This record gives sequence, structure tokens and C-alpha cells, in this order.
Amino acid sequence: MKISIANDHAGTEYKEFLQKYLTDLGHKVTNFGTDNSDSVDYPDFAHPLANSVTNKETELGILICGSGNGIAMTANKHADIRAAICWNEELAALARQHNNANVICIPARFVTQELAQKMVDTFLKTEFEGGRHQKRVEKISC
Ligand SMILES: O=C(CO)[C@H](O)[C@H](O)[C@H](O)COP(=O)(O)O
Repeated sequence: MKISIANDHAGTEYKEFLQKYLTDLGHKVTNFGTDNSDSVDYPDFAHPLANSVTNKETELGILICGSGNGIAMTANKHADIRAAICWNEELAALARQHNNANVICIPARFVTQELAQKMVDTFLKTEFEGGRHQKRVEKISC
């Protein structure tokens, strides 16, 4: 699978961990940075990731920051992005099943790397259920 990944300074360690994990599994991971712990502004990384998913350069995106809030707010400004903040596996599954989320937002300061990995696994393997959720997702756009 083609996957985009991006983060601010609070998410660099988790990004490196997830990027290696996913690459070792055979996924093609496109990294939009940042790649060190110098303080940065999350929109500078979340917007390029959102563009890559919108343009179908990749299928799904992973954003990582401290709380998940800023990256989700930024990504969700893009019309075709549905970015979901997740902090357990069930939320990661529901984001795909009910909301057809195409970006998972991980709050690195509030979850372990092990949980982040499990949430990503779940997010990547779970399909949108469609049905009653289809028209609700269509109504998100304004
Ligand atoms: O919302 C956020 C970005 O999407 C974050 O939680 C940031 O990582 C956080 O605001 C960074 O805080 P810092 O005090 O500048 O490290």
C-alpha cells in the first residue's frame, strides 16, 4: 500500500518507528517530515500530506503530533480529507468503518509506540462499511 506520513517535532520518534515498521512490511511510505526534534509548525507538514492523499499519490495518511488536534484541524481543511484523531484500536477501526477516514492522527504524547503501531495496523486493514454511513460521509462536505 502507498502511505503518506508526516509529523511535527513532537512526533518525529514515532514517525521514524512507524516508517520503519511499515517499510519492513513492504508498504511504500512517503515521508513529508519533519525529521528532527527542532520546534516546527505542524501545518507546514500536515498540508503537504493532505495534498498527497487528495491527489491520490498515496491511499492513506498518517499524521503525528503531540495532541493530534492541530494536525487534524489542518488536514480537515482539505475538502477530500477525513482525518480522525485516534487513541485506541477501536477508534481507529471505527474511523475507517463508519467515517471512511483517509488520515489517522496520532497523539504521540498520549499513546505508546506499541499502541500507535496497533492503531495503524487496524487503520490500514479496516474497510469502510458503506451502507447507512455512505450518505453521512457525503453530507460532511459543505
Ligand atoms: O496540536 C498539535 C499539533 O498538531 C500539537 O500537540 C503540537 O505537537 C504541540 O502543540 C507542540 O507543542 P510544543 O510545546 O511546541 O512542543
